[in-house]
Amino acid sequence: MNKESEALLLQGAGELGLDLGGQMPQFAQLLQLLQEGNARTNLTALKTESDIVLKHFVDSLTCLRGGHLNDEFSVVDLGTGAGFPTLPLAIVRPDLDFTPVDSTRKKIEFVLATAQSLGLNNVRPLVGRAETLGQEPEHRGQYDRVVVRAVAALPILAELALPLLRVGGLLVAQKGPISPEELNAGRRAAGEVGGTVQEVESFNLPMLGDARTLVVIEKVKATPGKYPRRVGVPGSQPLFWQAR
Ligand SMILES: C[S@@+](CC[C@H](N)C(=O)[O-])C[C@H]1O[C@@H](n2cnc3c(N)ncnc32)[C@H](O)[C@@H]1O
Repeated sequence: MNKESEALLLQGAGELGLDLGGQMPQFAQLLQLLQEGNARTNLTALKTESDIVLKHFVDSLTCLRGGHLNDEFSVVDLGTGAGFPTLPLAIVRPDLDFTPVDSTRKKIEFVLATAQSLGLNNVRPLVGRAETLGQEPEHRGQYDRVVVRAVAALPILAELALPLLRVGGLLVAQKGPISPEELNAGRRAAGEVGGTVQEVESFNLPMLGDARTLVVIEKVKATPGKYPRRVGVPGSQPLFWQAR
């Protein structure tokens, strides 16, 4: 990692109240592995060091805002892609136990290999669809937290994530700006699958200033057995929302 990117990462994390001093070698290695992985197969659209540092690393760390992950929680990262937000979070929070999930095997193989190279033994990647896992006793109702970044509209996320949570668990959805219509549909969808919107926090990404929203949904009762619906349906016929 060049000096400029290192400074960006330290400053961005610092604005989130995190001191990454001791973890910089792991972030440097993550950057290198991501760039090497990108050269072999298209893992992420972000290519420059500063983009990766700010839009993947610092952006992922913003999931820690609000303290919703402040305990030894089991955390599913739904639609982790190349490992975001899991990998940056797992570096700074070895006490959290991560299950990054993605339907694309190639991406999960990258996340697994990268977690092993970084010595992260708190990351257990899983190939699968949220719709399927959410109906399996091994995963349904088993997790304390679901984090999600850049996967789908809020009503779809509610249907995919809430079944995986135990009652009392939280979905922490990191999104860009959210329209009142999406939020309203998300509230209704959350209610349908056993949840309630607990918090909506708007903020700006450190350094870049891009608008972000952290939506926190608490699971307050068991999800009805018909949810999640079969593979593809939550996305094609979202609850209280028009697919687009
Ligand atoms: C736009 S990418 C975001 C990746 C990552 N969270 C990030 O922020 O960089 C969305 C990912 O979600 C995965 N995905 C979408 N729907 C899914 C589902 N129902 N179950 C599991 N993975 C899903 C896709 O395969 C894709 O890798």
